[in-house]
Amino acid sequence: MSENQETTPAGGSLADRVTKPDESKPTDSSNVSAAPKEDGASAPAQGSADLEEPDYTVAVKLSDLQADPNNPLFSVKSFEDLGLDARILKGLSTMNFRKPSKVQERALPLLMSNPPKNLVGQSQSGTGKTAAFVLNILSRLDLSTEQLQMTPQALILAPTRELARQIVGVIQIMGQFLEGLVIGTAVPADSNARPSKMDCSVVVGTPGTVQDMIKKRIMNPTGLKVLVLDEADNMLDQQGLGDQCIRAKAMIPRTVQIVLFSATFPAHVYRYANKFAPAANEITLQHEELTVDGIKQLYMDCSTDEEKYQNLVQLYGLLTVGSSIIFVRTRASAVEIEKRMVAEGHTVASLTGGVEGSQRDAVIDSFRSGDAKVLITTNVLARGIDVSTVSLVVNYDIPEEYSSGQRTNTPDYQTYLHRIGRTGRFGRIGVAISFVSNRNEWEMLRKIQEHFQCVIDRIDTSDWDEVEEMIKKTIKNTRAQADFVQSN
Ligand SMILES: Nc1ncnc2c1ncn2[C@@H]1O[C@H](COP(=O)(O)OP(=O)(O)OP(=O)(O)O)[C@@H](O)[C@H]1O
Repeated sequence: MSENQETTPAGGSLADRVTKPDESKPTDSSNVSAAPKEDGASAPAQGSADLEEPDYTVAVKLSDLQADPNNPLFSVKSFEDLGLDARILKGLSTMNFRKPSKVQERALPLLMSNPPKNLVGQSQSGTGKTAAFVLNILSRLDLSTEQLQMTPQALILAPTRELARQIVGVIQIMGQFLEGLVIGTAVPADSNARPSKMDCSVVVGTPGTVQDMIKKRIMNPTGLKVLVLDEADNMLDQQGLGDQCIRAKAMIPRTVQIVLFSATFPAHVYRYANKFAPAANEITLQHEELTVDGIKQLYMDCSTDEEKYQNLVQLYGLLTVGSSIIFVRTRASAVEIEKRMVAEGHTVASLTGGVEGSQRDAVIDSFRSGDAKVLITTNVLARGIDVSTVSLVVNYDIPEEYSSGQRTNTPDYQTYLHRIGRTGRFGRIGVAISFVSNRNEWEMLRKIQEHFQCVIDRIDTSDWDEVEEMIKKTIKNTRAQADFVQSN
């Protein structure tokens, strides 16, 4: 089983209800580990103005980016032009979403037209795909009676519990002025917890749990109108997850609108995606458009595994300038690095698929809130996670393809892109550093550069003060963004 598959038994759930327009918090928070705070899984978010720089600089910068036709954040239209309900527009305005991004501007008319058509949508990491599918769902919900409010009309499937919970957070905020909106989270429960019934209008969950809930009649699928697969290439490509998605789809009405979104659609999955979502409208990216300009990609030579660790410790001061995610290959090494760093007096946390759900929830929540600033993890968090303060991503191990459980020395290009995409979100600047400690890793890094036609610069570690200054400058220098965007 790969790291980003479900590892705990299916069955947990929680439903949050948006009852009154002025209630921004869920009324049933029994299973919600923290009140919404910031970023995706959370509340009255600052949208993209929640950057570290002063507000006015950010607003100018974002509007500059949104006015550049070559930028993925560009749009000519406003949210009002897209024909959204006034209550939804009000939700967007509390999130400080001023203009749609390119994918939102293009996808929403296709998604919202009637009769509903399927969509396969691709756009770079951090460009607002979540809002695109959530706005379509909110626009299609009929909340006119109590019964409609309590029967699922839309189902969103995501590969991990963290991403599912994050999407719930986005719907809560975006839909906060829709009276009667109830959102259910269908993620694996802790072993001693009992699942509650999915009496809600939107269900967000992981495929295995949702399938299980339908089978056990905890969730009624007969009223579903929209099915979304977020990180669709990953969902359809993976053994296990793919089968679960197919089975879940077989259990719901054939008439549903099927919506697939991801930043990546490798050719073989793309062909399959078209079968899963027949006759779909398509929004795709050219190969050379995949990388995000605001993410500065670097690498560090390390002569041994031990030197990787020492370099990470050296970087610690920088890791805590903003928040950072360190990606490692296995659960065991995540835990080991965490233990070692903590023993040496550093404050770090780890999150892997190997621990129970509630513990995972507590870790990701403290990372979102900024209580934990350095998170060591596996591919389980490579996709979708949106924490705007992440300014540094470290590939402690280069992501690698597996075949029959064996390493192949072939880079996992998609995962590389998704991992580095945890930073540099919606116009922000970020830095991604890959550690290279042997010939295989060096070769994989070379292939990654070739594949994405990008330059990954070497960091000279002979002078750590200089390393620090250079990285800090990249992260903090507000001019860097404009320069970098222009030079690319
Ligand atoms: N129109 C907008 N204006 C301002 N901020 C926005 C807008 N749309 C989305 N955002 C913000 O941009 C960030 C990234 O959005 P989102 O998580 O949906 O990206 P994504 O395209 O799904 O990325 P990934 O491929 O990594 O999953 C979020 O913090 C979101 O709140």
